[in-house]
Amino acid sequence: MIGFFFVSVYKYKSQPAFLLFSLACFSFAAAEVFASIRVYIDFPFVTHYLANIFIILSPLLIIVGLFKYKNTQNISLMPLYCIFGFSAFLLLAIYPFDAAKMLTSLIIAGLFIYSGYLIKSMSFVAKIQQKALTTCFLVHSGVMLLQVAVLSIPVISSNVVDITAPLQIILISHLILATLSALILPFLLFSNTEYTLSNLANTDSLSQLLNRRGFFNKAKESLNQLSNKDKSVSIIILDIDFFKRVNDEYGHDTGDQAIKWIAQNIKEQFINTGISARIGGEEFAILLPDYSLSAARESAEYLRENISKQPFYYKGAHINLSVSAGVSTALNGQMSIKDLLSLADKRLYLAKETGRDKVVTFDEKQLLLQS
Ligand SMILES: Nc1nc2c(ncn2[C@@H]2O[C@H](COP(=O)(O)OP(=O)(O)OP(=O)(O)O)[C@@H](O)[C@H]2O)c(=O)[nH]1
Repeated sequence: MIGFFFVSVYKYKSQPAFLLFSLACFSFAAAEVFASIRVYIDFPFVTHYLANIFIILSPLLIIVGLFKYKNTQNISLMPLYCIFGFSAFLLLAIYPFDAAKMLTSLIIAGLFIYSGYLIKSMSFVAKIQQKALTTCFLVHSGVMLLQVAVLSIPVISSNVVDITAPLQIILISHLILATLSALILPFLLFSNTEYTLSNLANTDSLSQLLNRRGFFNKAKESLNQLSNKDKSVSIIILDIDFFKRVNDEYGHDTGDQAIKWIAQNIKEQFINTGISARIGGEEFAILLPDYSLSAARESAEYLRENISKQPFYYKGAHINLSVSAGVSTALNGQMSIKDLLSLADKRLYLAKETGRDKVVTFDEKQLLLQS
C-alpha cells in the first residue's frame, strides 16, 4: 500500500526518488511473497534466491532514491551496483544453503547502517522524525546482525537446536521496522516540501527578506511569545529616497541591486534583534519586539547614517543613497501590528515631507520643520 502511495506521489510530482521508493516497497513485498511460499512449493531458485535478491534490492533502491532526492550529481552509484552484482553472483552459488541467508542478512545490515547515516546527514525540518528514521534503520541493522547470530547457532552447535521461535520474532520485528520506516520516510520528505513552499510564500525573492505576508505572520508569532508579553514593541518603516531617479538614471537592474544592498544593511543590523521585511517596492519594515521608542530611534538613526555615509557601487557606478524612516512604539497588545505600522508610515511620510534622510518618531510637523 505504501508502494502504491509512492507511485501516486511520483505521478503527481514526477520526482524519480518517489518511483525508486515505491519500487523498494514492491521489492520488499515480492521478497516476502517469494519467501513465504517456501512451505507450498519446492523451487529454491524462486523461494530462496529471488527472495534474497529482492530483499537486498529494497534498501538499495531506498539509498538510490535518497541520492536522487538529494540531487547529488557528483556521487557515483557504481559501488552500490557492484555490491548488488557481486551479491547476486555469490548467492547464485550458495542459495540453497543457510549461508545464503546469513550473507543476505549481513549485506542488508550494512545497507541499513548506510541508509541511517544518509538520513542523519541530510537536512530535514522534522528533526524528531529524522532521528526516529535513523534509529529505525540502525535498529533494523541490529536485528539483521542478530539474525546472522541466530542462524549460525545450528552451524556451530553440536546438538540439534530449534531456532524457529527466535527467527519468527526476528521476522515480526523486521516487518514492523520496515513498515515504520516506510511510514516515516514520506512524512520527512513532505515536511521539507511544505517548509520550502511556506518559505516561498513568505519571502521576497529579490531581497530575501520576508514579504508583507511573512512579516505579519512572523510578527504575530513573535508578539504572542510569553517572553515578549508586557514589553514595548517598536516598528521602523524605511523608504529609499528619490528611488525613481536611481531607476531612471542607472536602469531598473541597478535599482534592483540597490534594493538588495539596502536589504543587506538591514539584515546585518537586525538579524538577531528584529523581524525584517520588504513590504513594498522600496519600502522596508523592521519589528523590534523588545525596543522602547528611544532604542528603536537610535537603531533607525544608526541604519540611516550607515546607508548615507557609504556609497553603493554597481557596474562602475557610485551611487549615494539615503533613506527616510518612521518609528512607532506601543506596549505589546495595546495596538495591532497593522495600526502600529500605519502610525510608523504616517511618521515616514512626515520625514519625506520635511526633507528626507531622517528618522521621525512623533507626529508634529511644525516641530519637524523648526528643527
Ligand atoms: N528597480 C526597482 N524599482 C522599483 C521596485 N519596486 C518599486 N520600484 C520603483 O521605485 C520607485 C518609487 O518611486 P516613488 O514612489 O516616486 O518614490 P521615490 O522616487 O523613491 O521618492 P520618495 O519616496 O518620495 O523619496 C518607482 O520608480 C518604482 O518603479 C523594484 O522592485 N525594483
